[in-house]
Amino acid sequence: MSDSCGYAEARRVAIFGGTHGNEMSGVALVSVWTRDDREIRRSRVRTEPFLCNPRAVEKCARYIDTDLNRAFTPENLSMPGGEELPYEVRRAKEINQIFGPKGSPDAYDVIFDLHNTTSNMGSTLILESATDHFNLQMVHYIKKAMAPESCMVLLTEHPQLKYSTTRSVAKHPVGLEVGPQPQGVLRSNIFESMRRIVKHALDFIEMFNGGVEFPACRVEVFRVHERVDYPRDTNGNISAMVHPHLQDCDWEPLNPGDPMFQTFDGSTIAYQGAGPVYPTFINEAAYYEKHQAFVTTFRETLAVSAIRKSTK
Ligand SMILES: CC(=O)N[C@@H](CC(=O)O)C(=O)O
Ligand SMILES: [Zn+2]
Repeated sequence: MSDSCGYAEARRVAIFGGTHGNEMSGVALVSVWTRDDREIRRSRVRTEPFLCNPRAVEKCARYIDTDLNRAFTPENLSMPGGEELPYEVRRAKEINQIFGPKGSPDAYDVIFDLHNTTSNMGSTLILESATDHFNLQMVHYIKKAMAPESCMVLLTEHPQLKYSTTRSVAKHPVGLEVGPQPQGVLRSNIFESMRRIVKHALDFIEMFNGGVEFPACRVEVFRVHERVDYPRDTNGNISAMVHPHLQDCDWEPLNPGDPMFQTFDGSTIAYQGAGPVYPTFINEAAYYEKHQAFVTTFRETLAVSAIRKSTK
């Protein structure tokens, strides 16, 4: 059999929590694993828990000066350092030094970045590339291991909408987004789902490093299509809310003519696209400042190559 892709062993892995200081599952898990790492230890992998934005965690805020999960741009990372830089830009440069440099052979193999959402997305894995077959095989493994609980895959690869994440310093970046959970709140069910995903992910890497070959497969993903803002008045203030028929319906098809927003005087604004889309991040609290009510996606099935450990 040919057609299988070789990937280097993934020996250096990091688990990031507190990239956003008010998303509590990742903050709590990193703190648990920093005190006792037996649960995340595997014989063929070195896994480091890491708190990304300790000042934001202390304030229980998303960020201090600017969103850390947008800060890993080439411009920021190559900027000469200095006290006058926004806190998160300084922090991005530090994280890039420890776990990167981004895009270099020295970068960590895999970074899991733990996030929570106020949206009803359930467990979601976020990938940034449709051609990283190592990551696609890993999410296929995790989805099977999590069943019957669902685990969706959001693909953020997009010419305009992709953003420069904290995890992007790794060769294989993986976002975990679990909700619904309010900001600043811990919910045990959300915490446990996140913990299970990390466990399965580390088991996959351990097996891969041990020489297990993973056969070709197919994986369902939701590819980011568009950001949709709230309707606004002439002063730029929000003039409508997510419609009750759309609220909490992440990953369900939104068809042309379906209700999308409800104005303060009770009228309905319908979706007017050409065909069905799959909205997600519906009414995410952190996205009001980003002028985003939800993101639309298209559902696709990706063909994933067989993978095996490359022998160099
Ligand atoms: C709610 C939230 O923070 N979501 C993350 C998604 C991601 O990590 O790609 C963000 O916007 O940075
Ligand atoms: Zn987040």
